[in-house]
Amino acid sequence: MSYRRAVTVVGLPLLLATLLLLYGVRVIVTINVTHSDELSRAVEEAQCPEQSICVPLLQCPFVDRMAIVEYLSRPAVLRAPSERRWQRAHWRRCQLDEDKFAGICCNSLVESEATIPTAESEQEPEPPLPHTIEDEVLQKAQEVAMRKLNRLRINNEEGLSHKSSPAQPVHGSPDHDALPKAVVWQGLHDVLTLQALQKISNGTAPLDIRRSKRCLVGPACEKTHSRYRSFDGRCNNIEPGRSRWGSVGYPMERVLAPLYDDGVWAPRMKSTTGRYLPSAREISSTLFADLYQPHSRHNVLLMQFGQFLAHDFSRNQALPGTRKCCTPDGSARLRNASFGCMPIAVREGDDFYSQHGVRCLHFTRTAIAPMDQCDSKYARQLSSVSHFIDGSPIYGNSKQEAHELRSHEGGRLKSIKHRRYHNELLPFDRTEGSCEKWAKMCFKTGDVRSNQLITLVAVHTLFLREHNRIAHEFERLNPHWSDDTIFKETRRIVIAQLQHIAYAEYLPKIVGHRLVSVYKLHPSGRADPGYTSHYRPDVNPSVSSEFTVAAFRFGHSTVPSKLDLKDGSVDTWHTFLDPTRFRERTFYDELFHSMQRQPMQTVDDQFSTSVTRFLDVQPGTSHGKDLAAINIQRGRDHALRPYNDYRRLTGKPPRHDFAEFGPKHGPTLASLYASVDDIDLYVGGILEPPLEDGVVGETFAEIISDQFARFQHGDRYFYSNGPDTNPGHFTQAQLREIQRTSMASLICANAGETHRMYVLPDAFTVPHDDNRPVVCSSPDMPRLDLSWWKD
Ligand code: HEM
Ligand SMILES: [Ca+2]
Repeated sequence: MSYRRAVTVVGLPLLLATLLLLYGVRVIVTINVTHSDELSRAVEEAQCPEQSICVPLLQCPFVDRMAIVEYLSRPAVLRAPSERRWQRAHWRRCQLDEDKFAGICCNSLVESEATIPTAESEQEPEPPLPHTIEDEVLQKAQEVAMRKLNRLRINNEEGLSHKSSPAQPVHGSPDHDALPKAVVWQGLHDVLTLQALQKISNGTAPLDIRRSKRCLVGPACEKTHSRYRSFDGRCNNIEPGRSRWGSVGYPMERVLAPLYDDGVWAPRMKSTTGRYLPSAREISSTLFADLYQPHSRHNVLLMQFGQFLAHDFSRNQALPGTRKCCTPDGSARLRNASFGCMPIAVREGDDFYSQHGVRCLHFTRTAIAPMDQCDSKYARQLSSVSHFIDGSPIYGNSKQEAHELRSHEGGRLKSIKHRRYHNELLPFDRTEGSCEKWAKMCFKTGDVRSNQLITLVAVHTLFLREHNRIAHEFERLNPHWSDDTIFKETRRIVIAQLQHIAYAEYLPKIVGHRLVSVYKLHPSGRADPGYTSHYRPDVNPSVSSEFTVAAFRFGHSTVPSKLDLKDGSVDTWHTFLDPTRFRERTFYDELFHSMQRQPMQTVDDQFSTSVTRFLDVQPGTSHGKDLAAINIQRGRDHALRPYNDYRRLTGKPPRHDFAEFGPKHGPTLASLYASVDDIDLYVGGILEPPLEDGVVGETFAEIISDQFARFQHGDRYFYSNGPDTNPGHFTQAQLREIQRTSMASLICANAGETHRMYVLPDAFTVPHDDNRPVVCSSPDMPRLDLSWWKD
């Protein structure tokens, strides 16, 4: 099928032509629906009407995906003729690839143009609305919200200053503060108002909190052609109304509309049968165990790079005022716990916590983004880091954070140098609570989570060293460059290397090669210069709740129970928040050596007790939290829809029966859930068998691929974008140089003792015949030739 032939492009502006070209290539995009009666009929409807293109449903934001998923959830025989008419009028299936896969005709060109907010809509205040009964209802709702908020504020012992009153809309954060508290309070105020509106009017009042303020579409960008990306992710997209996409504090996206119990923010707690869902801990303790299941190909470094990436694109901001949800001994829920608490219930006979008398595990709900979007109808969660893969764990999420991390000499980042160490270490962090009390070393980076795990500290150290190594060379190469120029140019290169490793080495191992080509995730263009031309201003790069709360947390199942260190193995949780061993002279090199050799764990029903029992162990206790249970609970906090809806969305047949989960999991799931349509996305996704050449199962793989496509196609500064889109593009020679970079070459360039350090050419894969250790001083090891940057 040739879509390109089917579409008349004559007379369309250049932008449309580019989009069509992109979409034209997308005919290879596929979704597997071989078992689905619904979508296999796609073959009959192979062609799309003019100005629409065939893409996976997941990648078409211009249709009502939720309505389609709901339509697909009803057996065809039960559909009324009116429903079928609706289907014919609103969406059309199409054939994507050979006769195997089906997609949807996506009418993006017409609809995206129609929905782009214009510059005028930003400047022109909305006309005042006539005073109606609705205004009074709204005022009442706001008062209810304010009272609730004040109670929380007292609990939190944090005042809302006059300036940051939540009744005033917050337009965003000044550049010196990555996520001001006022934004969090504003979001809370908005959602409480919406909930109160819903309650007071018994659901009859229109859910519209905009009446009290303008519908904000984001500030205009002053510097639209800056050579360097901002720290907080703003103005990556310069289209009016999209300047905040992917920036700090921008709400998480939804792949599918949430399933809040009240439609606004009440967590998803009920089964489709009306009963309560099983406790997240009960699911975790019944379904998940801790058995040694080494991955046959990939190593601990792959696991570790995954966590580093996760911290680059997402951080669920906790609600304020919710420090305590359970009694200090964990025996019960606190009677006066804040409404932001959503503690995890532990049953009496729990196989672990019962021996400690614990019946309640602390859990705080994620903060809500201010509802200054035009279409806010329900809560969307806040991320306090920039959503882009832009090295924010290295450089921080605001100009001010970066300022504090910089040494202001020779473009370098602050570091610790001592003859006792082979090479630099991260600067110390002396803030209380950053590490365990007994830790003798604790490091400061651009992300507050960097001391979580000792191997994570190693990856942070690697990127710090790489930055300072390049900066140092620039000082010699371009002595006329200022500290500022060296810093910015170096940051640009380090981010490019990070993106290159993420797309060229990491991602294909996670989702497999088929989805890499289906979702166009190749990091370099096939055209001569190597530039990519995937950038599309209508692609929103922001993380979706489904991705960050479920799919990308697959990594928690890959964490080994013990980490192999040079002098034996240690329980993983013993390395949490205590990186003291970095003061040993050879520790860094040896850690990279062992991370490459130790296999990570497979993605399945096995989770290390380091994360399911001993996460955040408090002094004086011998138990911690359960991360698998937290993931399930977090999914309900964000009101992710049940697993089957995401199967339908990705063109897979839903599970009709527990037995379809196999003899091991089917009966266990049936004993936990009242209906197969209740299964949490995290649970269903983690139990899927991994793709043949991937690490995760098919549903997580699609959600991850779609997100990484948006990280790339929605990032104007993506390192391989050429001069037509990227104001900070590299020359072709520079780009080639960056594309020679690999994780192995980075490790070598920054080892303590290069002549004694061995790496595996594919650093994310355990040694095998085609992946034999190479000494770093070998001439075969690629080195970044910075002479291409000589001014
Ligand atoms: C021992 C290793 C790890 C520990 C102790 C750990 C711990 C945590 C914790 C405590 C959270 C916050 C949970 C919540 O309150 O919702 C979290 C979130 C998350 N983790 Fe991990 N993690 C580890 C490894 C990984 C790996 C290997 C990956 C991916 C490959 C990963 C991906 C994520 C993601 C995507 C989030 C959500 C981030 C956010 O938005 O807050 N983690 N992890
Ligand atoms: Ca980021």
